[in-house]
Amino acid sequence: MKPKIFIDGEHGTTGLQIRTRLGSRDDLDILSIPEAERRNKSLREDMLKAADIAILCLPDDASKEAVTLLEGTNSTRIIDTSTAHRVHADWAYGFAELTAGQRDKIAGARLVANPGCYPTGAIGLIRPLVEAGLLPADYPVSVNAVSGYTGGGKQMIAQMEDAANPEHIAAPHFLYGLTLAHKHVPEMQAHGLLARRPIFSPSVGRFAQGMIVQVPLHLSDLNGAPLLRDLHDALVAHYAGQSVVEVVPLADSAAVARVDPTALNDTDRMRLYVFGTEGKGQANLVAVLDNLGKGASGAAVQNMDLMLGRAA
Ligand SMILES: NC(=O)C1=CN([C@@H]2O[C@H](COP(=O)(O)OP(=O)(O)OC[C@H]3O[C@@H](n4cnc5c(N)ncnc54)[C@H](OP(=O)(O)O)[C@@H]3O)[C@@H](O)[C@H]2O)C=CC1
Ligand SMILES: CC(=O)N[C@@H](CCC(=O)OP(=O)(O)O)C(=O)O
Repeated sequence: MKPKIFIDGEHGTTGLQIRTRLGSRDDLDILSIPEAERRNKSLREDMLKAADIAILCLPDDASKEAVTLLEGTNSTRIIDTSTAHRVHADWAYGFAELTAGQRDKIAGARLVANPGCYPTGAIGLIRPLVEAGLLPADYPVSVNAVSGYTGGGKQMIAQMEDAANPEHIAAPHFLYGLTLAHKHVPEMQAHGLLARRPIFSPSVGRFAQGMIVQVPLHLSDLNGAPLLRDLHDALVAHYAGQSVVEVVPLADSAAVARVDPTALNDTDRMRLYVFGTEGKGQANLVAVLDNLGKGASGAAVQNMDLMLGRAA
């Protein structure tokens, strides 16, 4: 029998992208409800309970409610794309390349929290260096980022694209999260293994999809005052043997003049760079990803496949 998959929130930005990715799969039985019924709680409850895996593509509160609806039924496995459970001890963090054993942890889990798009870039850069003993856990990490506006879901898409929207945003690029209390900070700190709360400064540009996440570092404040190539070697070693996260060779990075946030759009991959000039004592670590790919829907499908024992 084919596994039954229900995408709760299938008509939203993340849900639609998952539907598209699963559209050509004949190894799954996709349970669906019509768009007009998307908020029909009893219909959703029936689907949630009938599914082998429910993928929640809902705001945090609605995700928590869906989990509550499934309480007491241990048969439905859950992938939650919201922020609600990403630092919860009972949930496996759905970043397969996070650390040794994470893939197996996801594969065996009933509850999987899909990472946020920004944290995927930040943790993808930070965690390998902490594990390698190069980045001290108490280093004052800063994370600067720019996202395409689909990262803000249907509401921000309407604000950016519709000039008649009462909350229209006309700016070509804007900073937000100015209180330094963005909901992604706890996730970056916990899964980045950081003792100090990182400073996270996100921004949005007038492009639909794509993302750049930057982590600048002073090398003299790292353990052993490493060179750029030591940071690069640690990233290469961490991501050896998998095909989703690519570490750009140092010589290639040295020849890059501009980084395009849309470079990996419509893929489920992430690209990491180590920038700087050897001997100058500074590095800028950079991640490029599609906020809707490895940053959300691509990761959700990767996690679903791991849970079904179907991932490469
Ligand atoms: N967009 C992105 O890049 C990323 C998003 N995420 C996360 O994914 C989740 C979904 O985000 P996104 O797809 O962007 O959001 P959207 O607003 O685009 O879609 C959310 C969907 O959920 C529906 N919905 C909202 N409340 C309820 C409810 N109470 N019951 C049933 N359905 C409901 C919405 O319906 P309606 O149209 O009626 O509001 C909409 O169809 C969020 O938790 C977000 O934080 C994670 C990583 C990246
Ligand atoms: C551009 C934009 O608004 N981005 C969203 C985060 C997108 C994302 O990663 O989703 P989660 O909220 O599920 O983590 C924000 O900053 O709130």
